[in-house]
Amino acid sequence: MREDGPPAPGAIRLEARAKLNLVLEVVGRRPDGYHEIRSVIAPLDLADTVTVERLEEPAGSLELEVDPPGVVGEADNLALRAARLMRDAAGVPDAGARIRIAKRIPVAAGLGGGSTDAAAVLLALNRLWGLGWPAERLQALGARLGADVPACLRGVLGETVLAEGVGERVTTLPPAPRLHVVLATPEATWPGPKTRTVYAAYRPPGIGARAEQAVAALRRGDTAGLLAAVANDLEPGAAALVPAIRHLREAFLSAGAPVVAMAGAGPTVFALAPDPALAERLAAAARPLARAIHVTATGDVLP
Ligand SMILES: C[C@@](CO)(OP(=O)(O)O)[C@H](O)COP(=O)(O)OP(=O)(O)OC[C@H]1O[C@@H](n2ccc(N)nc2=O)[C@H](O)[C@@H]1O
Ligand SMILES: Nc1ncnc2c1ncn2[C@@H]1O[C@H](COP(=O)(O)OP(=O)(O)O)[C@@H](O)[C@H]1O
Repeated sequence: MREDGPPAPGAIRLEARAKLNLVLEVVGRRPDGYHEIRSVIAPLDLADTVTVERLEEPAGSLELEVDPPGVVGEADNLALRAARLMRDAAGVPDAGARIRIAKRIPVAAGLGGGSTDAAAVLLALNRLWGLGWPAERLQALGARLGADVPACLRGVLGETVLAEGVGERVTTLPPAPRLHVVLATPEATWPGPKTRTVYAAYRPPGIGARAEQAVAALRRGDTAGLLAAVANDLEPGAAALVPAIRHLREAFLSAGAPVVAMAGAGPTVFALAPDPALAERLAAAARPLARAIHVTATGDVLP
């Protein structure tokens, strides 16, 4: 599902890929309340399409259009905030842009939709405005918008990463193998702002040194070892707040899923499947319990 036809001459189009935290391990807490994590994050085929083009008049204007309209606010959109930040940081107050986002990643689902749109905007404006900044500099800027923007930026480039610190410190890993992924996103009502509430609900002891296990498995090309490491420290706390998370886990397991975990801060629950036929059966089992189902895959290049 890509935007129809090529972008207009001079426009830049990028696939803002959703991210999947294959492992999310909480390792500590900072004095400011943020949690320190170790997370192995792979890009998914599921993506929003972000197109940017020059806007000359009036000087310095930044416009955003999201399709379909109304799925996310445009005024406080992370993509627009990324563009403003970039224009100010680069000292080009007269540079303008029109940004279009074809939205496919479910919103507030734990799949990093806003962060990956912001990351794609940084990468695209860097080219549109001829800034020539290295990815590391874009990542540092992106970290000011959200802890997982740097990891999403690497994901747009097709990279699997280890994210450390509060998520902003990223190291490139060997690409995750191609895994079929079923994403089931339930309706959810949280007692406060989702990500903050879910982090606050975390209680030790957690899943242990799974990130290290996953990194070692990736480095030796051991898919079974990687699958054995998949887990998310935020899942038990989130499932206590939103029981649909537990129901989806149970539905996937009963339908024969070998690996199930929650995505990011939820509420999406994902299952990994060795073959597309099983993925379709898992999707069917989860459908009655979810507001959105996507069958997608991990990978360094888009098909
Ligand atoms: C959980 C993760 C996993 O990749 O993704 P999502 O599921 O939200 O997409 C990320 O850590 C989400 O990072 P991000 O969405 O950028 O978080 P931010 O907006 O920076 O933070 C929102 C709030 O979550 C809490 N927070 C965030 C990150 C972190 N490492 N520790 C925290 O305690 C803080 O209370 C913060 O005020
Ligand atoms: N471009 C965007 N796409 C999605 N959500 C956005 C965007 N810009 C801002 N947001 C806001 O960010 C919040 C988190 O959404 P999102 O990034 O999709 O999920 P998550 O943090 O669960 O991965 C939502 O409240 C949404 O309104």
